[in-house]
Amino acid sequence: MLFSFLEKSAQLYGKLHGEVGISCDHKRKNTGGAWIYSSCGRDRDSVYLSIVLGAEGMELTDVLGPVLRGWSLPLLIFAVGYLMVGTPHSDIQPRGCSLLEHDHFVVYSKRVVTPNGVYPASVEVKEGRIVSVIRRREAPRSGGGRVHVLNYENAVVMPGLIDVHVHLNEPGREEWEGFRTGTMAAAAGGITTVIDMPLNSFPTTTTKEFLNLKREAAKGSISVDVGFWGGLVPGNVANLTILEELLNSGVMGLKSFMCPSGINDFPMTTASDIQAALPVLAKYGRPILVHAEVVQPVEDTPLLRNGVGGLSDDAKRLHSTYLSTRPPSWEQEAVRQLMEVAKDTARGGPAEGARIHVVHVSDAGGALQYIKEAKENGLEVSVETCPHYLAFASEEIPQGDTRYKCAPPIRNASNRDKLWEALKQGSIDMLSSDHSPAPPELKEIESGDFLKAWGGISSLQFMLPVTWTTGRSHHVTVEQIARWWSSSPAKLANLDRKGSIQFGKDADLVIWDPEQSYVIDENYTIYHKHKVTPYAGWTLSGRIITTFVRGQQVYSEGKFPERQCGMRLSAL
Ligand SMILES: NC(=O)NC(NC(N)=O)C(=O)[O-]
Ligand SMILES: [Zn+2]
Ligand SMILES: [Zn+2]
Repeated sequence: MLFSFLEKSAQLYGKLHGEVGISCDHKRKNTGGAWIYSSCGRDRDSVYLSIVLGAEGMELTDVLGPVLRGWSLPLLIFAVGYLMVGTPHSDIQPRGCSLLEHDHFVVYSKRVVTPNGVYPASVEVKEGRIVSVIRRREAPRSGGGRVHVLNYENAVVMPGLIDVHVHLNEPGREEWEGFRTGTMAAAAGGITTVIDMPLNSFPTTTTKEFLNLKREAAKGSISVDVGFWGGLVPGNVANLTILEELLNSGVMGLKSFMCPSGINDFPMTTASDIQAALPVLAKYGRPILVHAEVVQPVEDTPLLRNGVGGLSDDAKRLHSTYLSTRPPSWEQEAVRQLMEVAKDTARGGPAEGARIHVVHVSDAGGALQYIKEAKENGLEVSVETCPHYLAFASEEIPQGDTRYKCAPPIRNASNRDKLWEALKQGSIDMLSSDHSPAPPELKEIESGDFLKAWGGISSLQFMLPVTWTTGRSHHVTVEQIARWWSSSPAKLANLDRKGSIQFGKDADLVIWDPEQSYVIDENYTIYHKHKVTPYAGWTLSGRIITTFVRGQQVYSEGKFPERQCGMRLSAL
């Protein structure tokens, strides 16, 4: 108990003083009724709660007397606070939830990615939280009553990825994906939090009751933490009470489509529907995510002239035929309308406190330009793109290969390069998977018909290695990856406890080896429900070694714990 409060006090002191964290190494020696406690401290620059001597039955003030270097007052305050609210803990994880039995341990590596840079450090984890991050050239020693140390040497230790755009499709379309398989794939890919989209489950998450069905379906079957976006549809825009109930039930924000979604019970909304919902979102401080495409006249093409019936089978098997049905002008017009509406989010505007987030941007031209200008004008807007827009080019998509079909479509190589530039310059804020799988029959794998196939790419498990593999030729760093995949998404979803390796945050970590490569072939285990993915056959760099969610080791070298103990997150 005394150990714990001294330690907590030291850590809180560190936090207040902007330290990366303070570690405490327990050394308790019982010498016939007397005891010795040492030492909380930081490497190198000397802040140490050095040695406290005591005897059984000693008063608190006697104990704090010998504390060195001006720590006494803050320590006393925090110690008293701790004694009032703190609880003793054991060093054992809840059974079956983790591959590691300890719940107090240190992760060490030469490459820890923190908000202050990448450096050799030990990250101390206790009861699911990061309690210290200490720069040190060598790993601390383990054993002999000391805290358990996991030394990952040269591997990269990074905050777990937060994927804000995942269609898990349960309940109702479990045959497409599911909480169990989807979150196993996430854990195996170093993703520690996913936010589930309100479609393509059945029912879609558009009311409080439907959210409860989702939460029930996820119970006990998620390997990582899962939050939920609610759906904004004309039905709940027309009845703001339903919308408020949904927000009051803990959805992280809302999602809507400005074009048909492909799912009947998720009808599209207009820019004015979105505008009507913004003040409600502002009240709750939550974002609206928008699939920004509006149906626009397309150029004169054989498809337009003759209809689908007039096309040859070969033409239907061309990605270029599909591409011509969804030109960049669809994205541009939608974003233009949205950025008009986003003016309400300005300071003093009717929706100050809300945020408009454009999902999966594909057009690197006009659509991004509108978003850039809106940001320059101080509006609360952000945008994501997905690795498939950065990895593939439309002209390279093989005939009949509908695994690449998604909306908006993958565009040409020059557009892809511009997306990379925008991401690196910061005009694109973050990445997401838009994992939207469907059974092979719906993907029309046999016929290869791009016009009939389901639009959606299956890729959740590969997000980190794909970003790294494709990013290398663009000189991407692990710090950029941590920003695009962890800290920016955490901000979007208001996940204050997640998204970085820092004192007090959830111990959500991915440990991976950027130098190792492997092939996605039949020997490689894919945990998605369906193995159909455009990354099949790729050689990927970056092997995920292990993943921790709130200090629980949920994946290690192909193994998972007996139980799936991910938490269902709530915005409340
Ligand atoms: N209903 C969907 O899952 N649609 C998804 N489909 C894609 N991206 O092709 C999406 O996010 O728009
Ligand atoms: Zn979409
Ligand atoms: Zn989607």
